[in-house]
This record gives sequence, structure tokens and C-alpha cells, in this order.
Amino acid sequence: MSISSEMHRSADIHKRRSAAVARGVSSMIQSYVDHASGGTLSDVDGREWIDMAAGIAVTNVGNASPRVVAAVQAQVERFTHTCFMIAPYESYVAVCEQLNALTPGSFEKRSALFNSGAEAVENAVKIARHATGRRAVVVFDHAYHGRTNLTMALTAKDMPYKHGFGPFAGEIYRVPMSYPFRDGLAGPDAAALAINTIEKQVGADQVAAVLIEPIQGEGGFVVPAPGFLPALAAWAKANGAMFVADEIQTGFCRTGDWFASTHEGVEPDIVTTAKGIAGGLPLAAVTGRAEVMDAVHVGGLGGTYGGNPIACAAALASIETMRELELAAAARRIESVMLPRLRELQQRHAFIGDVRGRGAMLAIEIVVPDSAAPGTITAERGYARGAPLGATPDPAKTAEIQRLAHQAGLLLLTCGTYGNVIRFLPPLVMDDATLDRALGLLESSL
Ligand SMILES: Cc1ncc(COP(=O)(O)O)c(CNCCCC(=O)O)c1O
Repeated sequence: MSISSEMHRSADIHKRRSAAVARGVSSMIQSYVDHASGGTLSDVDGREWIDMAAGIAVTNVGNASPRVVAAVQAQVERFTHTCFMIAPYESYVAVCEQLNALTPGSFEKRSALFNSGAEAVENAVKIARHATGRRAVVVFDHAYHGRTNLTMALTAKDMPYKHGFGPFAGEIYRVPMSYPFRDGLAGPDAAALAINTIEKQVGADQVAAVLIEPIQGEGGFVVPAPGFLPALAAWAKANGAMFVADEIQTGFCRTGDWFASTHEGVEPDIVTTAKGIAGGLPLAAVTGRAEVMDAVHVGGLGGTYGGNPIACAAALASIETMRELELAAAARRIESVMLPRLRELQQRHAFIGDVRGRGAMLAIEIVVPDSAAPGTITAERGYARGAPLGATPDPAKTAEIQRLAHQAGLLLLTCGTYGNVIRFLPPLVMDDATLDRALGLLESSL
């Protein structure tokens, strides 16, 4: 079918889409993007959206960020692809140098580049198994790590990610996560629960990797209680297992540091990154201790497109933008503006059971008011109203709030095992006026 020259309106494109695109690939809205910048998107009908999604924590530097655009334009004219395994190029090396310097840990590191987050996680598991000679991988309740066969096995939620796609890869073991709003446990106690499960059901000497998101993304923006991550990292170190931080959603200034592991001084043996790394171009990476990464035989890692030169150019420009604009500080400022406003909303709406997150990775959990099981511990730690634990999730209300927000032009994402978490992922370059408008639209949607 020839594409006519004039702009198709969203409805026309949507009709074509139904006849061309597999229904398994869903889209949250039926507006088709025409252009975007900073913190807003505009669709082909001229409608503007305030972007609280950033393409799922990808356009941290903003959409069509000037430095990224210039770097991509310059690169694409020189060469588009040679395959780094065949004819290498400097920008791949430069991205690895940046990753080795920026990720937590003052030890010598090596990196390898891939295309998607799932591919990076797959390779992190390959590397951890090679480095330890062990097979078992420990993951957590509510985890999300991708949609490939192995990463589906690592991911917790059945629908929509895993349903009907099995059988899944073996030697994957799931243990309890620290979820303060629902377990009421201090970090060390939650870690003891997880470690006990590992030791009793897996065997410490079988574990190749303990794999965790420092703040869980798709699983509900679950921020583990202080002490949880350091206790797990210490256990992994003491038992010869790799501590693998999946920083694909939390990385690149999103949570107020370059990487979220830094918040509690955790230095992972291996870190996976993607999303925010390249301002929207598809790039992912595994970075780790040099001796761990180099445990793999020559030729054991690779792929045709891994570290595509255009994506590498975008990554170098994106990282330069984060430095120049001090986007980790920008994320902390977004937190300082948004968190108090979200807590005010929690005071006004009993269905907001929890407000949590860090930097520009914030969320509210929507529950049925006063629905905690009788005799449930009442959390004392910092909740506005001493929110009861175990409150019943309200996914229907969550979806209604999201629908109203979209109607008002606020692009809002949900997440969570129970589908009852509204998450906020603004580009880190979003200005105060736009942020204020976004919060106003959220308030009216609530
Ligand atoms: C922590 C963490 N690890 C791994 C991944 C996977 O990254 P890919 O680039 O989507 O493969 C993610 C991707 N999260 C968004 C997935 C959206 C969807 O597919 O519905 C993540 O957040």
C-alpha cells in the first residue's frame, strides 16, 4: 500500500494498524505521534500530551534531545552498521569506557553492548554462570526482567508477560521481595526471609546470581526497605554468588544518582543497563568486574547489532547531556517538587494507600480504603495516615484515573503485580511549569 503524502489522522492510522499489526503488540493510547521534545508529545491531529512516561523511562534527556539529534545525524552519514564483531569502531569502546567509569564500584570493569534490556539480562545470566560455574539464578516476587524465554522465567507476573508462552528456562528460583507497604518488614528482616528461602530451597553453593532491580519497575515501583539490598549483596559476596543489579529502568540519573545501587552504597558485581542510556536509540549493556566479564571465552558474547554505531553516538551525546545538565540533581529536584504534592493528594484521597519512589521514579498505590485485613500491623514508618498493610488493590479505580488523565492530555503509566500502581516517569529535563501542569491534571483526574 502506498503511503499518501498528506498526514493521516490518528483514526485513519489506527484503522490501518488493525489490518497490519499483530494485536499482541498493544498501545496505551490511540493517538499517533507526529513530533516530541523535552516533556511533551504532539500527535498527528495536533493534540499535545504532557509526557509522564518518557517512553517507559527512556527519554531521560528529553525527546529529540539536541545533542543526541546532532550526534545521530553526524554518525548516520558516516556509516550505519559494520557489526562490531566484524569491523569495530571507536564509539563502542568509548561507551564501554563511560559505563565502566559511571557504574558503582571502584574496581576494574569491562562492558559488552547489546540492543534491548532483555538481551542484556540474558547475557548477564550467561556471564554469571560462566564466572561461577554454577546454574541457579535467584529472582524476586514482583520482578520484571524482559519478555524473552529466559527473562520471562525471571519475571514474576503471568499476565500479560508470560501467559501461554511456556515452558520457561530452568534453574530460576523466586524468593520474597521487600515490599514495605505490604509486608511491614524492616530491610534486614525482609532480607533474612529471602536468604532463608535461598539457603533452604536452592542451596547457597548452587547460586550463580542474585538478580534484583534496586527499585522494581513494572512490578510496582517497589522500593525495598533500607538495608535489604546491602544485606543481599553481602550474602552474595559471602557465598560466591554474583550480585546483579538490573538498572535498566532505574539507571542513568532516573532515581537521583547515576545508578540506584549507589543510594545504599551497593557495588554490584554485574549491572545491566538500557532505556535511558541513549536518549531513545536502542542500546543495552552489561557492565561488571573485569575478572567476571572476562571469564567468558573469546567469541562467547555478541550479536549482529549489539552496540550499533548510531546508538553509540546517541549514548555518548546522552551521557554528555546528563553531565552538562546535571540530570541526577534534576531528578532529585523533581522528587522535591512531586513527593510533597503526592503526599498532599494522599491526605485528600483515602484510596491512595502508598506514596513511594525516589528521584523522578515515583508512584502511588491505589487501594480500597480501610480494607486491610483485621489485626494487620499498622505501618508507622512515614506513611501520612499510618496506612494499614495489605490493603486491597483497586485496579479498576487505577484504570479509571489513568483514563481520565489521558482524556486530560496527561500521558500516565500504571504498573504493579495487582495493576494498581500509577507511576510517574517524567523526562528529567521537564521544566517546573510543565511539571506543575502535569500535577494539576493529575489532581483533577483523581
Ligand atoms: C528492570 C527491567 N529489566 C529489563 C527490561 C526489559 O527491557 P527491554 O528493552 O524491554 O527488553 C525492562 C523493561 N521494562 C519495560 C517493559 C515494557 C513492556 O515490554 O511491556 C525493565 O524495566
